[in-house]
Amino acid sequence: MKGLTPTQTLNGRGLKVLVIHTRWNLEIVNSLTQASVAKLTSLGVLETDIAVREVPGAFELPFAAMKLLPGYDAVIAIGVLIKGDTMHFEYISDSTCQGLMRVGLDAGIPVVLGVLTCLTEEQACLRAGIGGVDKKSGHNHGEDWGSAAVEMALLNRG
Ligand SMILES: O=c1[nH]c(NC[C@H](O)[C@H](O)[C@H](O)CO)c([N+](=O)[O-])c(=O)[nH]1
Repeated sequence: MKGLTPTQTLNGRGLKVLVIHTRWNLEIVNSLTQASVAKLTSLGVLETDIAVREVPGAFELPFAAMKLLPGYDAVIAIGVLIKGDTMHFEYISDSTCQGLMRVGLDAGIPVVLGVLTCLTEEQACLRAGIGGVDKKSGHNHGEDWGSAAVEMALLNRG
């Protein structure tokens, strides 16, 4: 039931999309980013209209989105948070999600939440299409984020 397929045909040609990803948990982040970019191009967004930038960690995503989004029709902010032994995970997760929502609403530009907040590395791998311990590949959520970016950019254009 997850990642519901859009009802309308999405044509992303002419849209400019910014993808910002973190360097924390980079193997997982790279898989998510690649899937997002592949989905964007499959929906007609030209490769020359897709910009990919990186930041240290998830907490930096809102600031980077705010500074870099002018001129783009949508932003996809990608990061992977994995619960450790402290409360750090909880505070970063909530502040990053709240921050990204605020950036999008303040700017009037759709900011797609591409931040996995996982309790284990395996949960994150499965959601990035990377085989878990039993080699189930799972569904790469990056695909959903690419589709959401095109859909919301078109909605924003009216
Ligand atoms: O993107 C992440 N950043 C993380 N921390 C760094 C944080 O996002 C900032 O980059 C850092 O606090 C500097 O502002 C993580 N953990 O701490 O576990 C994590 O799992 N993922």
